[in-house]
Amino acid sequence: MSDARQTALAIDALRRGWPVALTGADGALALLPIETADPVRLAAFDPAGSAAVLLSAGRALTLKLANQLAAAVPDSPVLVERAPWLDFAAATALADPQLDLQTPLKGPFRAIPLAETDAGAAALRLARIGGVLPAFFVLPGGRADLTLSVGDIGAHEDAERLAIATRARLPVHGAEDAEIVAFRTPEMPGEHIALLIGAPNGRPPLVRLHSECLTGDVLGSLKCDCGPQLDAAIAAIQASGWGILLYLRQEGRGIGLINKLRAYALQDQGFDTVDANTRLGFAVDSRNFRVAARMLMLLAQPRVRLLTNNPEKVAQLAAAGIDVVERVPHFLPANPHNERYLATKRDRTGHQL
Ligand SMILES: Nc1nc2c(ncn2[C@@H]2O[C@H](COP(=O)(O)OP(=O)(O)OP(=O)(O)O)[C@@H](O)[C@H]2O)c(=O)[nH]1
Ligand SMILES: [Zn+2]
Repeated sequence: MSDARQTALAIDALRRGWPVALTGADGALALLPIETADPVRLAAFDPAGSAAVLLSAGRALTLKLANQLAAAVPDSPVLVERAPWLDFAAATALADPQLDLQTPLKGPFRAIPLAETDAGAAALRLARIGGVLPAFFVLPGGRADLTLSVGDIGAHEDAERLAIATRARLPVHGAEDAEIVAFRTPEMPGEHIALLIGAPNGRPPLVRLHSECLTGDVLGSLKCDCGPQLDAAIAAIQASGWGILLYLRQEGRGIGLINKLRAYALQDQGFDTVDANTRLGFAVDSRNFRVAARMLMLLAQPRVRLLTNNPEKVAQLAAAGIDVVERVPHFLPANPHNERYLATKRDRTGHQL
């Protein structure tokens, strides 16, 4: 039986720098998150000084530890052997790529085989959900005050547990005849929103899946195209007669605000949006659009016209049982600050611009 509550407790622990133990199909690991821990906690967690460091393959590639890796999938787990010089400060430098260009790394470091791959992969996933850097001190065996299983994390992210919580009329700029519908699961803190615009007219609705972008949606950031895309989506849906804007709480393509801002700091150093995610140790895109499919099903709209340049959204909705009868391009003009970002989306993440 998986217990989604354990994952909420584990996320809380990670953010406070407390250890957790994670059990997977091939063994258990005790984990201390490097970003939020400190040397005193490390000494308590690992009195013998034997804990290895768990990183993602993407981060290990950046650190030139890739030679020992079988799989170079960016978000797969890699273990770095404990060496006398791998103290808390050195581990922080392994965890956080923002200092790579300023601080020469100590070393040498060596990647070693990880027996508990299931728990290791789940640990990286847990870090992403919790919004912390995907890097841990690890001990085999899984002893800690708080324990959870890999299945608990799946239950925490289960889109099928999403339900409508409430709905109300909400006139918005550009669409006065609109209704807001709020969704939530018992587990995930972010509430997803649907904005229903206009009245059903027998045709499949024009639907936009908008992933949360605090910097673009609220602050008017020019680094991306999210703000203008949001406004233009509402205008396009209004003009089409009827449709639905899904506002999905997938900040930073699913890595959260803080990690997205770390990716921005790496972009300030010259890396593009794809390489910045990889250097941080995350997949290029961690979003899962099953949640959007579930929302459309709850709204009784299994056939849609989809406003997007991203073929992955079409594919994932289709895989989740939504009939995407048409893809409608959603391209906004570039500005000098987001030109490179848009070019990277076109050239490296398959956006059809
Ligand atoms: N990690 C990361 N996330 C970003 C970055 N810039 C924007 N985002 C996030 O990316 C999401 C928007 O995704 P986009 O790739 O711009 O567009 P899309 O939704 O995939 O595709 P379209 O439907 O064609 O617009 C939002 O969650 C933003 O917060 C970045 O540099 N790094
Ligand atoms: Zn944005």
